[in-house]
Amino acid sequence: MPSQPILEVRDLTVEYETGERAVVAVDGVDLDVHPGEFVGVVGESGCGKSTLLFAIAQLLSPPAAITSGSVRFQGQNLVAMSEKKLAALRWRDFSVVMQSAMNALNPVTSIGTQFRDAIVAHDEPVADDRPAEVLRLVGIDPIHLNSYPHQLSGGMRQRAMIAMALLFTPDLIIMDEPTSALDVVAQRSLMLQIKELQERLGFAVVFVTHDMSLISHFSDQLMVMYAGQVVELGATRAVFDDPAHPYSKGLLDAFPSIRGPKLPLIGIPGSPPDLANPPSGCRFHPRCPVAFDDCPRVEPELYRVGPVQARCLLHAPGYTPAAEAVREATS
Ligand SMILES: Nc1ncnc2c1ncn2[C@@H]1O[C@H](COP(=O)(O)OP(=O)(O)OP(=O)(O)O)[C@@H](O)[C@H]1O
Repeated sequence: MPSQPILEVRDLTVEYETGERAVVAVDGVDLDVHPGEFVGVVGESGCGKSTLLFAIAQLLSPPAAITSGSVRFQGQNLVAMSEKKLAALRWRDFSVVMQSAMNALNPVTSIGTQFRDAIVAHDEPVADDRPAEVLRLVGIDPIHLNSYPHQLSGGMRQRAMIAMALLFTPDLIIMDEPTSALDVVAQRSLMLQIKELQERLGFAVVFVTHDMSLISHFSDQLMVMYAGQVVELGATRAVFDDPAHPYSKGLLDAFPSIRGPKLPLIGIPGSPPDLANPPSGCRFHPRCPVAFDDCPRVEPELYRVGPVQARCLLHAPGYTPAAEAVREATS
């Protein structure tokens, strides 16, 4: 994309201080998000996806803290910013939609009051009918401005949260599994709606999910995380067509393809490591079906592999014989 990124994450590291050993939940993450781009972040539970989103939005609370790196949003480093300045940017320029709207919405206040409170808190000139307008945008009758969260279905509550995130027409919306509490049909319809709004209003999205099949249809760029690190990053189509990292391949093989032939699903044996004590070398090596001698010893970097980047020694300069041996053994 030729435009300047609106979000530039550089070498971002987040640690949970847990007594004996710090848990490095996000380890040196780099990411660029361009205006209007949809970036999917995937990986198994505990890989650091939510921690990364909270760190980008500067919403971490102890024991978690950013220990290095920067998050530049529209050119300003959010990591160094005062809470007052951040509060002014949040909702207006970027907004956040978290997993459960039931926890994010105030249960004892009507939806309309919550929208008005957000407007008052930002001291922004917003048209009186903006709350009704954003509810309509997400397919909710504005009559529900008078409703309390418990009077809405799960899907409507998530939509109401998205409407609230759109109040000031932000340039970026950060979403942490906004559809995960919904049934499959509601999930799909909400995703279609998010995508349609994104294309119409032009905001960028960073979207965390476990669901590879959901993300395959909606994201432009895909970031695969494992054990706190980015293991693959590139255009979603390129990653789906030819995953460069064995973990990405494992994730793809673990989900049914919606359009492709019906093949038996293969999971990834084992589970992600304890981040207080990650494996040496490549963190995926204990579970990797194509690990070779150097994998437990050498920490891979992100290497360019055609249109994507992957953190796997098979793509490191100087490892051609090992890569060929693996290809022969697995072909
Ligand atoms: N309060 C905490 N104290 C200590 N460590 C924590 C805490 N919360 C999270 N962690 C660590 O951070 C890691 C990443 O957690 P995070 O919730 O970001 O993962 P995730 O990929 O978003 O998982 P999920 O998909 O289940 O939400 C966890 O594996 C855990 O080791």
